[in-house]
Amino acid sequence: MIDASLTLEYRRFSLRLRTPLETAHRTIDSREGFLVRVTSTNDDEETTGIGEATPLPGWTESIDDCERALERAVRAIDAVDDGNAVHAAIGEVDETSAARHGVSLALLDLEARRSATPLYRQLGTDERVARVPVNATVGNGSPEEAAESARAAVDRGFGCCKLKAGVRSVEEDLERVRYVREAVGPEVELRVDANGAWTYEEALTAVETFADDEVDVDLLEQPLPAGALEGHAELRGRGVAIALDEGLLEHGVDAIYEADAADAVVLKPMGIGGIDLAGELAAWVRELAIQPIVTTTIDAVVARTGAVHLAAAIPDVPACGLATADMLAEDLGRDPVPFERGAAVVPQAKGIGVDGVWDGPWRGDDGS
Ligand SMILES: O=C(O)CCC(=O)c1ccccc1C(=O)O
Ligand SMILES: [Mg+2]
Repeated sequence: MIDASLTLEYRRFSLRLRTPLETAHRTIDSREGFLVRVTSTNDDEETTGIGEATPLPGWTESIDDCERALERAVRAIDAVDDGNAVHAAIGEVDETSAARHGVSLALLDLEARRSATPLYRQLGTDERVARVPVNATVGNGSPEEAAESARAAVDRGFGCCKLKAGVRSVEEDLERVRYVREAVGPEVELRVDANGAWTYEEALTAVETFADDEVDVDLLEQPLPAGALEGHAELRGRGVAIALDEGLLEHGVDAIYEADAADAVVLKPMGIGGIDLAGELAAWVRELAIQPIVTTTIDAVVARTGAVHLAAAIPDVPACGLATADMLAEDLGRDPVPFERGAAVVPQAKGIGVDGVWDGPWRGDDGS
């Protein structure tokens, strides 16, 4: 376990998106967050672990609340001089999911590095996992833009595309999906994420269209607002799987299961409070025959790679929303995760497998 001399530090960063991601709630055009580092000294041997806290209001606390929580965790670790330091630090970030994500990931990375194990194995998988299936993410552009972007993704090897929806009218969204199906052909799996934008009537029309063989959408994510459980339950069983994202954070697994409201749930480690907690949720929903899908919140390289490890630790994981690196115009360091034929290649180095990010330089790809 972790020893007495543990220190925690954090550093703020800000990264621009290449193109803003419009969602029905808001437009994401940059990502501000904190890199988190834990250092443990044991018989003069120093080991570090790295984590990332990148809040996204709507899914997590605000950036200010995140920073305050991290500051409390730093002070708690300094004040405790025995084996309870980890417990004390986690206690300070328990109510702030992004801060907890950052601290817990740094601690997990530290432990995995010390046992010379890739992080996903530290999460409880015995087997070597080489790759995890992923979806491409297609933004809320026009029908032509959506078709173009989906086609480009398929040309790069993606076998599953998730289209964002809910910014335009439902009629236009259905048109976009038809365009995309035509552009990618019948083999590609399509998903649609409306981010809670639709009324029940609109969602029902969408489901009926998506169930049509010509359109063939596999999965519809959060068609109705987060509060609606009964409505989502009513939309199930009509030929399109229903996934809850915002609804999971609002209601939790038990209420979703009792209401029979989802075929799948979206696990965003940043919103859940860490890949450890997200992994527990994944195991639990699998017991209930609900599929866990892991996605990022458009995070920087540390959190994104942590999410890849989480997905690798889930048996038979369906395609996950992990291919979001290209949405950023700049990043904190070298990305250790290549994508090949619609899958993320899982890092096999010890820990998360992200090196050299703490000291920067944190540069944009345009040299800024
Ligand atoms: O799942 C994906 O393909 C990418 C992640 C994504 O869509 C997303 C990213 C940031 C905030 C919210 C969401 C979402 O799933 O609603
Ligand atoms: Mg979603």
